[in-house]
Order: sequence, then C-alpha cells, then structure tokens
Amino acid sequence: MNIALIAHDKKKQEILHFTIAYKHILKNHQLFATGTTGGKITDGAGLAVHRFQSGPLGGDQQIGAKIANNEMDAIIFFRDPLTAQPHEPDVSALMRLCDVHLIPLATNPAAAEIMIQALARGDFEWRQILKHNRQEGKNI
Ligand SMILES: O=C(CO)COP(=O)(O)O
Repeated sequence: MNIALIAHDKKKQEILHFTIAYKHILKNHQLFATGTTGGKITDGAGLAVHRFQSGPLGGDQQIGAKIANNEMDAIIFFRDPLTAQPHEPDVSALMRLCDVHLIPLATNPAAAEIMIQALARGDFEWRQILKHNRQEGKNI
C-alpha cells in the first residue's frame, strides 16, 4: 500500500515514535511524506521514505495530487490543532480530498494505531480491488 506520513512541527516526535513502534509493519509498504517529516522518519526510524516538498512549500498539495490520482491508500497526518499553520488551506484541501476519494485518514496517534493494526490484518485489500477495477474502466 502507498501510505503518506505527515506531521506538524509539534507532532514530529510523536510520528517518529509511531514509525519506530510500527516499523515492522510500515517497512512492508511504500512510504511517502512531506519533506521535514520524511527526513526525520528516515533518520530516526531507518525507513525508506519518498519525500515531497516541505508542507508549507507545497508538500501537502503534492500528496493531495496523489490522492486525486488514486495513488494513495492511507494517510497518517498528525495535525497540530493548537497552532495556526501558514498553509492551512493546503491542509484543509488534503483532508477534503481524502473525503472526496474515500481515502482513510488518521489525524492523531490513537486513530493511527487502529489504522496500522487494520493494515497489518489485511483490511485494506479493498483498495487493491478498487484500483484494479478502475484500471479496467469499471466505476466501482
Ligand atoms: O506542514 C506540514 C503538513 O501540513 C508538514 O510538513 P513538513 O513535514 O515538511 O514539516
């Protein structure tokens, strides 16, 4: 599965701990991240991550474009709800696209734990079926 990992600055330690704790699951997937988050995960957890631009420079929008193209299967985005972000419109757009395209989105560690356990159990296989059907031109 293609999984995006994103964290606002005050949540970066949390996402690093999360990726270390679940490295055994995450290493079996293709990981993507906004720039700074991706660097921390690569350095701290030793996971291979494709890094986009930093969030404020367009990284959220790049991940959003992948969602719009049906190229993302899950998003883990540890948002900081207590700090204003200069690129708040990009953050909202990313979350909106998850809802438009039915992409699972976890915005805090509690939800992400449930998501990662579901991923390990194989609960996301429906994404492969959906992608296959879309490639075949079926709208289901
Ligand atoms: O701002 C972000 C998400 O909105 C995260 O970007 P960075 O990972 O580059 O800090």
